[in-house]
Amino acid sequence: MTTATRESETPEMLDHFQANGYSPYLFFTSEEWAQFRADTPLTLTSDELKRLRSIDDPIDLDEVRRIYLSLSRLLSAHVESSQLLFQQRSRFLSTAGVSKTPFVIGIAGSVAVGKSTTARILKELLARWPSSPKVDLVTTDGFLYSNAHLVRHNILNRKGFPESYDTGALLRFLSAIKAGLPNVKAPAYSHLIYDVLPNEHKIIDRPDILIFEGINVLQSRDLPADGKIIPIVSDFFDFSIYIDAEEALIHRWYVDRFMKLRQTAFRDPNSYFNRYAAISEEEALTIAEGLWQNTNLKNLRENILPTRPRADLILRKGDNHLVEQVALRKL
Ligand SMILES: Nc1ncnc2c1ncn2[C@@H]1O[C@H](COP(=O)(O)OP(=O)(O)O)[C@@H](O)[C@H]1O
Ligand SMILES: CC(C)(COP(=O)(O)O)[C@@H](O)C(=O)NCCC(=O)O
Repeated sequence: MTTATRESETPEMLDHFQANGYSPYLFFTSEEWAQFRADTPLTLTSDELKRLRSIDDPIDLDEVRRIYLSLSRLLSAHVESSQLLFQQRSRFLSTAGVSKTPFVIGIAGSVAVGKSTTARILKELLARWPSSPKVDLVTTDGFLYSNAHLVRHNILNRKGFPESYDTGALLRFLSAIKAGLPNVKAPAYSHLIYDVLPNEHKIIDRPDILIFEGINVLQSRDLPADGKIIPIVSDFFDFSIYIDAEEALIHRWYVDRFMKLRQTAFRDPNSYFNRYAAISEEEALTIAEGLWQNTNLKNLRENILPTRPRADLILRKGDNHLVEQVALRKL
């Protein structure tokens, strides 16, 4: 039987809460967390995992077993409870014909922290639970304004900051999903061309679970002067996850990935970053450092990390992208 780690043993995660002298989270080491998988079988193969992980993420099947099986078991318990609640409410309200709405999971965290890998692995694992055969994944980059718009407003260097997203479109999308509408369109983004794809979209047709991933998914907005209450993205979430790591590690992962992409994606003549494939290593490092310091780190400090205390679950990664600590909000 595992017990939650004592708060005094987890100083780095507690900095937000110590001021109040209490924490709304239970903390677990990865070993403690791993035991919650119980008898959940590992059905993912190493070939499937290779397909799911991002270029810079060394995740292996041991990590899936240690961290993601327990997580998928916990999430599927939440999904089943919400389906049961839906049935009970339908009986209570005599609304038998109303179809259930998707269970929405938000995944937040810095650029380069590994959100995409986590989201894709969870999608695969959750789809193997009988209660949720249909799982869809949408990333918030599709809701970025086009580069043309960002240039026109002189904010191309603010890509990823709150003002670079069409928040209205994002909220309309989630409202439609949560209203249980069929065939909702999610806009698309290409990291290759570094821009939205205006003529492409993904159709989301009443999945059991929608995973919604992006740096901004736990953000709120300033209240408008007229005092009108506007919904925020996380109002539509049934569960939220924040992927966390020390700033210095994410910095290294960002720069290492940039240097790796130079050998791969940037070589494609269609890549927005194609010019960085040809420059010297030293020059490329300077560019990567600049993008990190002036855009992504700034955004992490100002807009992303402050949302961490809103998450239901925090996965804290250490060196090599391995999760070292898990914090789960007390119900
Ligand atoms: N310039 C790029 N060219 C091609 N792929 C990229 C580029 N930048 C990021 N990616 C890929 O896009 C995905 C999302 O990256 P990012 O938004 O930094 O989030 P995270 O690393 O948390 O998943 C990752 O799979 C990453 O490898
Ligand atoms: C597109 C991103 C903002 C990530 O967006 P997300 O999918 O989290 O909504 C990020 O990958 C990005 O392009 N940042 C701008 C600076 C840079 O080129 O790294």
